[in-house]
Amino acid sequence: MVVSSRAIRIGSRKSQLALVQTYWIQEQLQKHYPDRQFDVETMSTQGDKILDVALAKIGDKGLFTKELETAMLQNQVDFAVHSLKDLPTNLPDGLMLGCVTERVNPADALVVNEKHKDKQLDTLPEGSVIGTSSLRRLAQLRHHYPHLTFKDVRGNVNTRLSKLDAGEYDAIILAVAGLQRLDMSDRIHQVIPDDISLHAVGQGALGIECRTGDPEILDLLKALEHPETRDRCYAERAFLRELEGGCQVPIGVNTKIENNFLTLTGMVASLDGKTLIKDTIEGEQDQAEKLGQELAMRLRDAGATEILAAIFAEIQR
Ligand SMILES: NCc1[nH]cc(CCC(=O)O)c1CC(=O)O
Repeated sequence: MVVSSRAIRIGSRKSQLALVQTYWIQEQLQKHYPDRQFDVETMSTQGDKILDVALAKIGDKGLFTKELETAMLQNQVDFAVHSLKDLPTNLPDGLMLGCVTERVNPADALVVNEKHKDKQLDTLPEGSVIGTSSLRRLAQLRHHYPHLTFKDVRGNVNTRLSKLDAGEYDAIILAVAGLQRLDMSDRIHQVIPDDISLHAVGQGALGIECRTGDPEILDLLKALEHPETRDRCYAERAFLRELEGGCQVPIGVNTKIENNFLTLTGMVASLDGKTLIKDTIEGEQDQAEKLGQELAMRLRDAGATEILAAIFAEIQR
């Protein structure tokens, strides 16, 4: 008698974007391991349920990951697929980042209301209302475009686009990656250049979280790992880990790898966009995390500690 191996259970949020990403991972794994069975189990997370409070004020880490993590620790699912940028840099005991997949374009995009279809960020009129719930996007855009107005926008990508089309905003900022994965690239009006706005840590990559004590799963997942993306994201995550202090903060990055050399640019900004500290570090690719930590310390010495303390005090009020 043949003893069949166990089916692998993949955990996912229920949003359309999360499902597209999870089914893509399922398909890739199925191609690598045609004899194994991969099932998808969906669940709602806190982040999907609390829609009326600004993200920055909720403050809790792992808003989009906690329910999935509990399911993994209780052995109800074997791993969870996340947008890497939504995965906290410190994971609960017993869980780890088991795989980072190849990154798509990590930049942000400007999406405009129909009435501004002939405009770019540079030409939007004074007082235009820009929707974003990310402090990183807010601070950097305020820094470069102080004449624009910013307003929080929550909900999944589809909800945000509906609010834009209904005229609640003149434009909104969304990740290029999310729009591409949802097959809505036609909504990308302008890809925001990185000298205007650095992207979020891990943006554009998928991160797979799994149990530390499960070598069988870890081994399966390694088939989907993209080493260059992994090292870039390890550097970015080490940078963020060294800087964050229990709340969402305006931190942006950019990375590249050439000839085994990794270049990491990082920035921390005040909420009003008036102070913006930015620096770049370069070193061996296999020292990714060390480079991230070192750049974070440089920015702290250059004033990032004060900026972060002020933001923390502001958000606590
Ligand atoms: N904050 C929500 C979120 N998490 C991941 C993405 C898509 C981009 C990605 O996969 O990095 C988005 C939407 C957005 O920022 O526009």
